[in-house]
Amino acid sequence: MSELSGKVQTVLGLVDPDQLGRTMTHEHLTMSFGCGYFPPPSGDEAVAENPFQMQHMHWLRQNPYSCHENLLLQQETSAVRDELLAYRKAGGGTIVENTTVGIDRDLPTLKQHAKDTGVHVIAGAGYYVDSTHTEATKRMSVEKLTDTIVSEVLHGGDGTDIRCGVIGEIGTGWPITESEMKVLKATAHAQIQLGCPVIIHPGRNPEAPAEVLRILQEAGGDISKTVMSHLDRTIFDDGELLEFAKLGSYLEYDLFGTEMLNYHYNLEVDMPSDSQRVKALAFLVKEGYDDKIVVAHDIHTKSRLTKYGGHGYSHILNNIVPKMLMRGISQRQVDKILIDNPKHWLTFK
Ligand SMILES: CCC(=O)NCCS(=O)(=O)O
Repeated sequence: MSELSGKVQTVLGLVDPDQLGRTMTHEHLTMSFGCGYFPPPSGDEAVAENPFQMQHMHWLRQNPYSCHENLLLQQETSAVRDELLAYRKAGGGTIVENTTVGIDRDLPTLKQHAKDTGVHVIAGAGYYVDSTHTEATKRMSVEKLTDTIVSEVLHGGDGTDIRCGVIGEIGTGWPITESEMKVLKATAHAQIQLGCPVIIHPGRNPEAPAEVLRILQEAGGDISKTVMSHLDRTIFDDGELLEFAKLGSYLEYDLFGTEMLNYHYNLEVDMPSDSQRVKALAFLVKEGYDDKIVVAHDIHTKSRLTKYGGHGYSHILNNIVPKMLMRGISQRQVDKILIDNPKHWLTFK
């Protein structure tokens, strides 16, 4: 039995799970997303260079990845701190910060945010998608990757003593590359050692989530303590969703506040609206999965901050919860989604 057993590890240390309160399980407070840059539509180059003007804000929300500055969330420390204070005022308690190696994780800034705002912040260990893996990372064995991830939880990451409380978001594409496969196996091996929560970023294909779980399970991972992120942009068919839900992971709808006509990373995908996301949650609740659902916004660009007219980190608490209640999800079920399910997931075995 380790000191972690029965506890949740935040950037300020171990806390009792009952202290977490309402929790957003997939957010970013400071990161850079240059790896996600997507060229602007032809003729929009000038707008893309300086879109932070009122007349261009719709363009920016529809083309968030086509403006380099919009991908530098780490420049907005003060705005994010104000957002976290508003999140607490809205009844929020905890943020799981999913920034991992490759998208500029900044553990000291996360620790300062937790100190300044009183919001519990849980940092993520591990690696993002293949395109952000360095050559040195790609040369590492599964054993070395495992040791690195375990050390980020037990001792601290990036040369600091600030410890991670979750493995992830572990990034994978579609198809899953050899380097991502190694990281997934290392994630499972680390989870066996630590009894910790895991969260995955699946590729943008309906088959990707189940394939990731297969790899994790084959390597000994605990699917019941694993969150599959971004289901809102990955699985759309009710039958396929139920088949995936039966595998036993947590089911995360984490792009609340994102509504765009063209999803540039995969034009076959019609990004759902928040109303459609709530409808999907109501369907899963009706099918008996209310104890496996978790939610978030996955804020990872400047334009989603309230400073720029965005919805901010309090959008679910202020706007989506009333909609969930309106669509037949009971208060008890809402509390499971926001409080109980994150608590059970985040508590070390
Ligand atoms: C690091 C931010 C991130 O990966 N967000 C997910 C975007 S999407 O793949 O769901 O479009």
